[in-house]
Amino acid sequence: MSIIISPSLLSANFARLEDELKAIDQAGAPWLHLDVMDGLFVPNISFGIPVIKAIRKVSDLFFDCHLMIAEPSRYLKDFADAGADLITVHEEASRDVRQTLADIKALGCKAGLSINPETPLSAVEPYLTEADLILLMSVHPGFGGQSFIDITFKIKELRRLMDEAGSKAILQVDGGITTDNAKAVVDAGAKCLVAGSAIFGKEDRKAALEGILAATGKEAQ
Ligand SMILES: O=C(CO)[C@H](O)[C@H](O)COP(=O)(O)O
Ligand SMILES: [Co+2]
Repeated sequence: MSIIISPSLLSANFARLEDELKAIDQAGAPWLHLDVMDGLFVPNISFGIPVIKAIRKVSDLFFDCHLMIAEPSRYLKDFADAGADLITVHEEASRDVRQTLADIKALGCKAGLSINPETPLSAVEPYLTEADLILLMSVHPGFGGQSFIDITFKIKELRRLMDEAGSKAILQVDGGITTDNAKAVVDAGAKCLVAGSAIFGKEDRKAALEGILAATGKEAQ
């Protein structure tokens, strides 16, 4: 199975976004993870629609938008218009998950569903064949650079549930991914790894990305 690494822009140098995007492109990453925080669902504010719209003009990367915002259904069209390719919402933040996933798809985007480390898999189980991606958080959402919470068992269990349901969704894991834990996460069943500080926190972004991929022992998609 090939692996997707989705570098999180949260740890990039915001004063040099275009250069950062080029570095990621040249490093061979096909995706860019965009962490949107509203200061309500999570205790931090990052960036939003105008920034995504601006960087869309200078990048062809697949925009993987992770919305950590309360009731994301209010802004789906704005994110789609700004250039999102994938919109992932949190189950904990959405009143009507099924409708929200359908609305994202109707806008022409891939639809993702995420849960926090303490949220049980039963929260995503009803949507395994409707979502294009299931995101398991391996840190408490809100900040980059946190330590990985060992959710290996949860990843394995989700992989089993997805296979059982015939789900074709991408299993993504986000938070605290490093060369030390990437293999365990992939071996447990993850297909897509988000990495922020482990890539943008390093001088050589390409070497950092290749290091994470090499640690998994898999090919890049
Ligand atoms: O969703 C997130 C935080 O809420 C980020 O995507 C995540 O933390 C990535 O950063 P790092 O790899 O530094 O943990
Ligand atoms: Co994220």
